[in-house]
Amino acid sequence: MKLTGQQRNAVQHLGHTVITACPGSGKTRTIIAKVLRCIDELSGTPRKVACITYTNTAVHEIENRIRASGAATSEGCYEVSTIHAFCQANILGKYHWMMEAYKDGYIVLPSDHDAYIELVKEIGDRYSLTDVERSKFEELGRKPDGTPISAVIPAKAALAFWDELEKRGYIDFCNIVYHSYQLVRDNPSIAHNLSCRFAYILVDEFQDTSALQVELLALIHDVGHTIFFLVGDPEQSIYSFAGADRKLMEAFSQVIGAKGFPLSGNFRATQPLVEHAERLIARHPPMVSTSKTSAFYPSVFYEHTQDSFSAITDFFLPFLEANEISYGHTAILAQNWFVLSPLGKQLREYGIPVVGPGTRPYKRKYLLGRIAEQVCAYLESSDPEILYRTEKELFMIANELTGRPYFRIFSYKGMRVVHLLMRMGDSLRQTHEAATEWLYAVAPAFEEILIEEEILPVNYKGCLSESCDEMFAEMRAHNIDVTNMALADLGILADPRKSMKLMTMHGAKGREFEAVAIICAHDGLVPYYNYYNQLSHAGLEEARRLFYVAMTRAERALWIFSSFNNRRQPPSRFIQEIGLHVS
Ligand SMILES: Nc1ncnc2c1ncn2[C@@H]1O[C@H](COP(=O)(O)OP(=O)(O)OP(=O)(O)O)[C@@H](O)[C@H]1O
Repeated sequence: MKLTGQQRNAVQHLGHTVITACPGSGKTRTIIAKVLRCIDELSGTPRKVACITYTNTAVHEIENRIRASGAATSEGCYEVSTIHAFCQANILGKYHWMMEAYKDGYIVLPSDHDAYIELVKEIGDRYSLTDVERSKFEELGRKPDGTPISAVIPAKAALAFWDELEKRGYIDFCNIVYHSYQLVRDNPSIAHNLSCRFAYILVDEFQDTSALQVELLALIHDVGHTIFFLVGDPEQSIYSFAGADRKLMEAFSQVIGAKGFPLSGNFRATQPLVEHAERLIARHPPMVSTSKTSAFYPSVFYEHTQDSFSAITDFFLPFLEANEISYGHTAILAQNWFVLSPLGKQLREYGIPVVGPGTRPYKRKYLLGRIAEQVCAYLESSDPEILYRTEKELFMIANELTGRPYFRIFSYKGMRVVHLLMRMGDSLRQTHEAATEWLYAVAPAFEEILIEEEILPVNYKGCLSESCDEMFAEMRAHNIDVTNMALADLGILADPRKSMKLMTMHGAKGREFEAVAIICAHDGLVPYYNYYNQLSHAGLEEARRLFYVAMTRAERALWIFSSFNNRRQPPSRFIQEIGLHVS
C-alpha cells in the first residue's frame, strides 16, 4: 500500500500513537497499513490486533482491503469490528455468566425488532412520551456511572426501559458496551485477559468515542500489555448526543502518553471543494488538496427547487449523466432519515438503482429477506466478498434467534452452508424466475439446509416460510408492486456498489463519493432547532461539523439543495458561509 512519509512514520512508530488530521488525509488508509503491519508481526503468535471502527460499513471496507492485500490467511490474529461487536465477541459474549441478570444468556434486541418496538410503546405510554421522544430510544447512550445520555428522553423513562429489557433477558446496543465496561471494571482478570490477548488496539474515528468507551479502553491500557493507535479529527466530531466528547481524544492520548503524528493534505477532494470546506471550518495550517482527480469548475452548486425529487431528477441526475459519473459513486445526504425515506421510495419507483431509507420494499427484520438479498447479490455478480457477508449475516441471524454466538459459522462449516444456499438459490432460479415465486420456493429449501446443517435449531422449523408470508403481507399492505419485482432488485439491497446511496449525514462519516448531493439544507434541520429546542452555541458548532463532514465526502462535485415547498425554514446558513449565493 502506497504511503506518504508522514503516514509511514506513524505506522512504524512502536509505542502508543495518535493521529489527528483533516478529512481525506489518509487516516483510514494509515490505520489499515498499521493493521497489516501488526498482522505481519503477530502472525504465528497467540496475540491479536483489534481494529475498532465506527460503523459496519467501515468494518466491511477495512476487511475488504485486508483481504485484498492477501493478509486474510492470517485470520485469527486480527479482528475488525465496531466497539459493540468487539465487546460482544470478547467481553459480554464470553463473561455474561458473571452477571446475575444475564447468567443464562441474553438476546441482543435491534431497534426494528417487534419486542423492542412494543417495549418503547409500553414505556412511552407509561411516561406519556411524545413521538419524538419515542423515536430516540435507539440513540440512548450511557455514562460510566450508568446515567442515561439523551437530549430528549427523560432519565427515569430510559432507566425503566433498560430495567424492562433486563427482566426479559434482552439487551440493547448501548448496554452491550455498558455491561462490558462493568464486567471489566469489576473483574480485573478480564482486563488482564484482554490486554494479554490484544497486543494492539487501533481505534478509527476516535473523536466520536464516548467517556464510557474511553474508560473501558483505559482499563485495558492500565494492565500494560497493549499498544494503542488512535486516529481521528475533532473537527468531525458529530455524536455528542450519544455521549461523544471531542476533547477525549487529546485527553486520553495524554494519559497514555501517545506520540502525535501529523498528516497533511486532502487526497480525496479537488482544490475548489477544499476551499469551500475551509470557509466553514478553517484548519491550521489550511487544508490543501493533493487529489490527482481533475477538478470541475465550478464544482460546488446550490439550487433552491420545488422539492428533493425535482432537485435530484432536474439537476443532479443530468449532471451525473453529462459527466459520466456512475450511480455507484454517488450519494444523496440529508440531516435525517425522515426526509430521505420518501425520496428513496420515489427514486426506486422512477427506476433509479438506490439503496438506503425507503428503498427496501419491506422491513429489514425479515429473516428470509436478509438471506435472500445476499443470495441474489451473489447470483448477480459471483463476487466472493458476498460469500463472507452471507456468513456474517447467518451468524447474526443465529445469534438473534437463539441468543448464543455461534462462532463455528466462521469456519469451513459456515462457508459450506453459504455455498449450499447459493447453489439452491441458483437452481430454483431456473424454475422460478419471478422474485415472488422464487422467494416462496427458497424459503422452505433454505430452512431445510439451515436446520440440517445445525445453524438453526430444529424447533425453528417454519420460521423462514413464516417470514416469507409476513414480508409479502407487508408489501401488499403498502401497495408495493410485488409482481414486477426482480431478483436483481433484491440483490441491489445487499450489494449496493452500482447504486446511488441515500444516507444520513451521520451515516456518511468516513465515506467518499465522486459526487454528493445534500438535500433539505434548511435552517431548523442543519443546524437543528425548533420552537421547543432552541439553538445553543454547542448545538450550532456540532451542526457546522456535521455539514463539514457531509460536504467533505465529495471527491469532485457537491450539489446542495433547499426547497421552496418548505416555507417555514429558510435555506441553511451554512450555504452562505461556504460562499454560495442564496437569493
Ligand atoms: N498516500 C496516499 N496515496 C494515495 N492516495 C491516498 C494516500 N493516502 C490516502 N489516499 C486516498 O485518499 C482518500 C482519503 O483517504 P482516507 O479515507 O484514508 O482519509 P481519512 O483521513 O480517513 O478521511 P475522513 O476523515 O474524511 O474519513 C482515499 O481514497 C485514499 O485511498
